[in-house]
Amino acid sequence: MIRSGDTVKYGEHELQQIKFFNYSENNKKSVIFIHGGAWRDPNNTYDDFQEIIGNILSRDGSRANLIGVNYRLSPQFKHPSHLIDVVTALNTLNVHYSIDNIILVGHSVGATLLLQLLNYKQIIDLGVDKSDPRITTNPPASLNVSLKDLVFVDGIYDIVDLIDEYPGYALFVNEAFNSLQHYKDSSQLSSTVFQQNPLFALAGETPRFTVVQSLQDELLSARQTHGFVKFLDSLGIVPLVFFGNYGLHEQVYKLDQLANILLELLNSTSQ
Ligand SMILES: N[C@@H](CC(=O)c1ccccc1NC=O)C(=O)O
Repeated sequence: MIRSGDTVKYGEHELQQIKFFNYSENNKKSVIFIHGGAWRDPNNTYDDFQEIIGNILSRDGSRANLIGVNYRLSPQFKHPSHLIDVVTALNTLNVHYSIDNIILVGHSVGATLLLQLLNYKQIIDLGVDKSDPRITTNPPASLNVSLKDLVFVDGIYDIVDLIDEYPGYALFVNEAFNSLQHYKDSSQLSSTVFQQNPLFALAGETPRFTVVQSLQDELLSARQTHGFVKFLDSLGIVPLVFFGNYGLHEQVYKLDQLANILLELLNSTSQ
């Protein structure tokens, strides 16, 4: 029996862990948070969302499950290990805890992982380097959750363009990926594989897209988000877009403005 505050493991590694900040089997909706940290920073964990979760709970958000997911980090583990972990965690939540009707929130590379989720099979298959023992080669069978809402917060969506804007970021990109081709093929925005028909491969109806970008983010300008919105537009997807003074890169996921957006989504999703 899961109680609020409990953590469960979805794999052998210590970071393959899920935290139930708030949980009741009567809750119909779930908000699941995926942290950032450039695929490598151990200071970024599901506890990044402690503040915003407290905020949501203090404003009648307790009717929703509020869950955080940790995942294995680079350089020990390379792409697509992070994505395999997120898919495995979501499947664990669905199969063992009947979690469905999900609002998924990703910050920074957590937003990268949300986008990759939409074509996770192809991206895992393209990314698995059979010769690299650090990459687990047992990709999950299928992603059997219904994603109602995807909330992208100050995300990275096109790593090729990121390096063009911030050459110094190659330092952490090269810890998570083996080559240019490896990170080129990790995103629908930069891979030629998806150019033809980057249709999202998830079963069921297309989730609602919400894209948030702080104009005070000192690590990522709005260029990534503009490119992402343009890409969605090219697919006929019109996201809810929020540009505003939402604080620095490591503040945006703590602030009231994001809590307000999530509460709006919670109150508007169908049962
Ligand atoms: N604290 C991270 C840096 C980081 O998280 C980051 C830096 C620039 C742009 C995006 C970042 N994070 C994305 O998840 C590190 O030390 O690698």
